[in-house]
Amino acid sequence: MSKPSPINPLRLGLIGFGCVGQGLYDILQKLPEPGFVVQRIAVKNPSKLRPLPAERFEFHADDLVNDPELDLLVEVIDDPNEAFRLVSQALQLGRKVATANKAMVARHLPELLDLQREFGGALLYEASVCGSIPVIRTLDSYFGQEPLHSVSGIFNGSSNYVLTGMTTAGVDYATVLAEAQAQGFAETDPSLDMAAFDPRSKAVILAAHAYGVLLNPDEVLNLGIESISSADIRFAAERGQKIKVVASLLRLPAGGATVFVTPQFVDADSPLYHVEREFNGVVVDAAFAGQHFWRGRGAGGHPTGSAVLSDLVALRNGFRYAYPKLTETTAATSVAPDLELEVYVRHAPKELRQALQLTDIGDALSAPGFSYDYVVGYTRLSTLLQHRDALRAAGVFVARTGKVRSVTAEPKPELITAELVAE
Ligand SMILES: NC(=O)c1ccc[n+]([C@@H]2O[C@H](COP(=O)([O-])OP(=O)(O)OC[C@H]3O[C@@H](n4cnc5c(N)ncnc54)[C@H](O)[C@@H]3O)[C@@H](O)[C@H]2O)c1
Ligand SMILES: N[C@@H](CCO)C(=O)O
Repeated sequence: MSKPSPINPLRLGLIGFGCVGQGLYDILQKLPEPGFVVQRIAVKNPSKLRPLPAERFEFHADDLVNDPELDLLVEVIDDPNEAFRLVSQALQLGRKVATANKAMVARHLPELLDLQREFGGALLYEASVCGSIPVIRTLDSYFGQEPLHSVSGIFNGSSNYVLTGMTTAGVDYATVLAEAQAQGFAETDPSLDMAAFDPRSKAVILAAHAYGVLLNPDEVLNLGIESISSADIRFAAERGQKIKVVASLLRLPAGGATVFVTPQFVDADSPLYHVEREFNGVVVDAAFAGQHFWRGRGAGGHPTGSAVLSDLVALRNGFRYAYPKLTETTAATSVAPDLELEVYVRHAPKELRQALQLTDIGDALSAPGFSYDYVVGYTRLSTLLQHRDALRAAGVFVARTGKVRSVTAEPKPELITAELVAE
């Protein structure tokens, strides 16, 4: 790779020219000496109106992957399967690639690691998690040796935007979701955001860097806000709380780590309480450094383009992730052991409520003919995972209170950890 200078910048192949691709392109035009030039741009739809002359675009991404004149590739398309095909092909050619595609990275990380080891290429994906918050490189490099008690936060801008609109302005769900889509925050299929598949992918990626575990996303609990109602938001407000979609990565006292993503009641003294709109927030509780909190824009063309740019600079400098906590033992870990979570469950049909086997019921409202009914109690993480699809299909809203404890037969098991956000 030639040394960059204003007259000899590195040549980029840009695959995808949607929200993120255009955001990156615009940033590069605005920088006085970007050190990069967008040499070729591959798009999919020939008839789409675009803000650059038609001759700037071509339609076969493979041509960019195979072009040895390009120094770096940027993959920012919205199709994870095609993204994996293109990125793995590029890595087989030993190319250096930056991607924003968290669904692709989360599902294929083991193969992507193998391809880099075998062919010497490099893949960076800072833009795939929490937009412009530099969380991956910080966990991988700065906290590479330090044990982390927990990493938790708001990892999805669209659902947080919807919650802010419903909570602070009383806007209805559909209207505020349409706003998030219009601003380019949401995925092409917005149910990936609203049902928390997107933050689940991000949590799986962070688990590799924070704990050295390679998780199958399907084994990680994700519950979203598709069924949230103003009654749930009022329930939280009456207790001085807000509902946020919180991803939790926890190191367990018995060893190993576990990950889950669900709505959660968040107290006013939590840093996450104040994270609004498309902003994301990450709370890290490190063994020696203590608590860190980062807040920044989690979605949008410029914030995400900024994260891609930082990857391009890192690739130019020869940086690659070290995965310092990943060993043969940790890589084989799956989500376990089980935990008990205290949850608020609204509007569950009788069979599902029974299936959750709630214990230590703390609060409940149920009256014949009354449309609002809820119950608060403990259930197992594994039970929620088992019934996740049924809960979603039945329109049941589930939120964690933040209390988590080990599974035990005792009626009052020892509280092993109250998550930071619930303190
Ligand atoms: N929008 C955000 O705020 C944001 C933030 C972080 C990460 N991401 C991720 O970045 C990626 C792109 O997101 P986006 O918001 O820019 O999506 P987008 O829908 O705005 O743009 C994606 C573009 O890729 C094009 N495309 C699809 N297949 C293609 C192919 N084979 N070759 C060339 N072009 C192809 C589509 O036609 C579309 O124009 C996704 O993986 C997304 O999850 C988005
Ligand atoms: N759809 C994602 C984009 C950023 O990853 C979000 O709303 O957070």
